[in-house]
Amino acid sequence: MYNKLQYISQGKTIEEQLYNIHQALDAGCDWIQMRFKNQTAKNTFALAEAVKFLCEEYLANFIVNDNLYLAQQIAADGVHLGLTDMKIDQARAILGNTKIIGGTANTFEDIKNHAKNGCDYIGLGPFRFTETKEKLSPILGLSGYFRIIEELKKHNIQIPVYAIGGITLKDISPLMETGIHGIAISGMVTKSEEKEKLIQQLNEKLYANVIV
Ligand SMILES: Cc1ncc(COP(=O)(O)OP(=O)(O)O)c(N)n1
Ligand SMILES: Cc1ncsc1CCOP(=O)(O)O
Ligand SMILES: [Mg+2]
Repeated sequence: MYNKLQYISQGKTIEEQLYNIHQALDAGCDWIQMRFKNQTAKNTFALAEAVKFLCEEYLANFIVNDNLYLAQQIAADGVHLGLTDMKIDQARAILGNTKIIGGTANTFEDIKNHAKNGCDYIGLGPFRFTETKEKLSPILGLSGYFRIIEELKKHNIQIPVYAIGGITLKDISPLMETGIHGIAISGMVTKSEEKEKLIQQLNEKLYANVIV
């Protein structure tokens, strides 16, 4: 089963991205999504190669945002695709069954379709407003997660769901009570001055009810 915390990278340059990703790995993040927007193919490839190398060193999962062909080219662990990116079934046909394919959802219908098309996990959001992403889908709030997870249970659809969007430490416990699997975070981890402490606190909350 997938880890419950995914870090989504930030940074306007290759150097900034690498710094942030390295810091997150050092602090204990073991799942990185490289999100590097509006860049040349050359820059994105150069960063992806460096991140792949780093993640191998830290034994972390490494997925690429948006770009399936880049994920394939550098043999990343997978890709995260949004509602306007490549379709999940097409991506599955290209990547095969060994790679992770994550899909964005804002509604129950989105999740139902993704699950049917071979998606491995869902990034469901946004939970609340965030400056990290432009053109946000409608905000779900806690009640949105409760409603959608209940609907999934009713239809017996089983797929790990990650909450995303403006999440802070105090949101984790109430979000986990909705029945989600984990969270995807960008800003809070990037901005933290005490990343190791933060990751530990996040993991304590995320794994509070896991029996080993
Ligand atoms: C885990 C996770 N969930 C959702 C998203 C958002 O993907 P998308 O809607 O394609 O938006 P961009 O990230 O591409 O701007 C995500 N990246 N990760
Ligand atoms: C990529 C993405 N998709 C929906 S919200 C979001 C950004 C999440 O970042 P943050 O944790 O900084 O709000
Ligand atoms: Mg996308």
